[in-house]
Amino acid sequence: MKSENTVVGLIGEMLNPVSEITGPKANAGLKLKSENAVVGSIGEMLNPVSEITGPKANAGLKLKSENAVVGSIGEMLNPVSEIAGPKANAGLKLKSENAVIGSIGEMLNPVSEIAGPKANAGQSENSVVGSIGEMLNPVGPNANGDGDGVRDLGNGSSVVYFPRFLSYEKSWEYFHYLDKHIPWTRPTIYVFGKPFVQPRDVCYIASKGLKELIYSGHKPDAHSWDDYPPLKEILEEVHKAFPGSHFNSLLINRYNSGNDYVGWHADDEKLYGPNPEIASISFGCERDFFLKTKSQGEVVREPPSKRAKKNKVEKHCFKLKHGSLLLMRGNTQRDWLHSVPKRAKAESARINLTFRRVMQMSSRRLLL
Ligand SMILES: O=C(O)CCC(=O)C(=O)O
Ligand SMILES: [Fe+2]
Repeated sequence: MKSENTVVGLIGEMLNPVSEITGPKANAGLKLKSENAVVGSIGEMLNPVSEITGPKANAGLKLKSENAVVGSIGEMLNPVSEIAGPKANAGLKLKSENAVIGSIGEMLNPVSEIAGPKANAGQSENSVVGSIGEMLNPVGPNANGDGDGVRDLGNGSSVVYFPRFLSYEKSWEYFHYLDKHIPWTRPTIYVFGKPFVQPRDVCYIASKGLKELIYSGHKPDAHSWDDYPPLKEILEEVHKAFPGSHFNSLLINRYNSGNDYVGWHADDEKLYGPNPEIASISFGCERDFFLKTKSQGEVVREPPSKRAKKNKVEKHCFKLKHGSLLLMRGNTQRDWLHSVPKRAKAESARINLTFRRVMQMSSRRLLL
């Protein structure tokens, strides 16, 4: 998180001192300005989806922003037992796991350097990973018809989501291990020169020799993968799922309760290169993960015709399940912000792993 995006996220965090987001009232209409553009309304930042107050009993409730209906929670929560799209695969039935296996690559229609989850993702010998049938079962996030496992956000941005990437039991093992063994810190960062305690516990793991990560005046200590074998195991599963991926660093978050959160931000630090792919695994308490388009002034490097539509803020919601994997790819960090807002009803802890790739620079080009 950094620069104007960091500012957006961190202001959101700073302005979020209450225990739950309850509605847009108090701050509606108050605008935050960045150098070039209105970044968004504080009301909006504080209330990404103000109608939603908890994970349950939302059947049929529509997610509305001022500008768009995002989708129905009822739809999103309803598992669909058959692969329904993309069109190329219409008619393909889930006869067996093998039938599914053959088609995953096509269905996920990979973009950028990371191919979609590969054919045998989920077939780990140690059965850490859930079944392909389960992984492809489009629970929730795929209900907007973008295809199984993939939500196309447009303009080269997309999100891949597998609700059951890791098995339920193994995920609890990981949760307890990480909860106990990770050297958690709650660092003070600086926003406009003012100290601000991050509203969640964090830890940074990185391969040796990488460029240091610095965000908001904070340089986290880089811990070694070697000290946390389960993290290496999970990393391996992620690499197997996305052939061609080379994640070499990891930011871990622990949200101890619904009071802990991450505000709107993009993980677009230069050290991740122009189109960072970020793989996020969740353990423990389910939390809402929101994406919204950056406002126009924040979207750069492309002619207006290709940018997200002017003044139209689009939003998406994923309910990140225990053992799930969500991958953001393409232009997602450039064009979208994401957040995990406070939730009064989230009573237990959640641990989240975000795998990233720090690009190694040579004098002439990015080393791949
Ligand atoms: O907890 C999550 O799901 C998101 C965390 C995140 O966005 C981050 O660490 O950059
Ligand atoms: Fe992030």
